[in-house]
Amino acid sequence: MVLVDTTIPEVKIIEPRVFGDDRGFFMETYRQSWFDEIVPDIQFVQDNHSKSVKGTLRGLHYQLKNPQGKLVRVVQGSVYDVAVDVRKGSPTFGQHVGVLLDDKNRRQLWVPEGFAHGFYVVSDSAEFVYKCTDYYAPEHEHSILWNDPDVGIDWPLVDGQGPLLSEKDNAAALLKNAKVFD
Ligand SMILES: Cc1cn([C@H]2C[C@H](O)[C@@H](COP(=O)(O)OP(=O)(O)O[C@H]3O[C@H](C)C(=O)[C@H](O)[C@H]3O)O2)c(=O)[nH]c1=O
Repeated sequence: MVLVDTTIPEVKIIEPRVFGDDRGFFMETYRQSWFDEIVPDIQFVQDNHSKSVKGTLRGLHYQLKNPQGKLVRVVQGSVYDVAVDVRKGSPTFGQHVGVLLDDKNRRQLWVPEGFAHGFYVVSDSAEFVYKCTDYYAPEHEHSILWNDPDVGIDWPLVDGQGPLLSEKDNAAALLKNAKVFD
């Protein structure tokens, strides 16, 4: 695999080695040793898998307690994936990384603890799988509004329509009002 830097030092794109042949393809999707150079001694404890229809936007979520680092990828379809720095003391606070993850580039994104995460589905549907460094703790979950002008994410909205959001995401906070990491 090849580790690719982004505009935020802690957020990394992982370009996999994909071995294609006349049967199809093979790729390694995770090695503990990959993270030795990113976050030594990291431990993933939960895997997630979601499927979403075109135009769905899930996010921008983070857990203030039990913060989750996430290694995310798309197994079917195409999404615009975003990580927002919500660490108050960070020089890149409020900045974001956005990257297209799909079943062609087979890229992964490493979203560290301290970041809000979300994605928007640009294909007819998308299946999204990811590893987390801590367990789901809804009582500690917070959300930032997907179109917060202070964050300024240029989501590739399809057909110029607004995204399909959960009630929770529709009611998310603006970053300036949100509880963030000290
Ligand atoms: C996240 C999660 C959810 N659930 C249950 C709770 C709800 O009954 C149902 C849907 O949950 P929610 O609407 O929060 O799912 P997403 O909107 O995909 O949430 C995720 O969205 C963005 C992309 C993230 O990065 C987070 O991993 C996560 O917040 O699954 C669980 O049982 N375990 C879990 O880890």
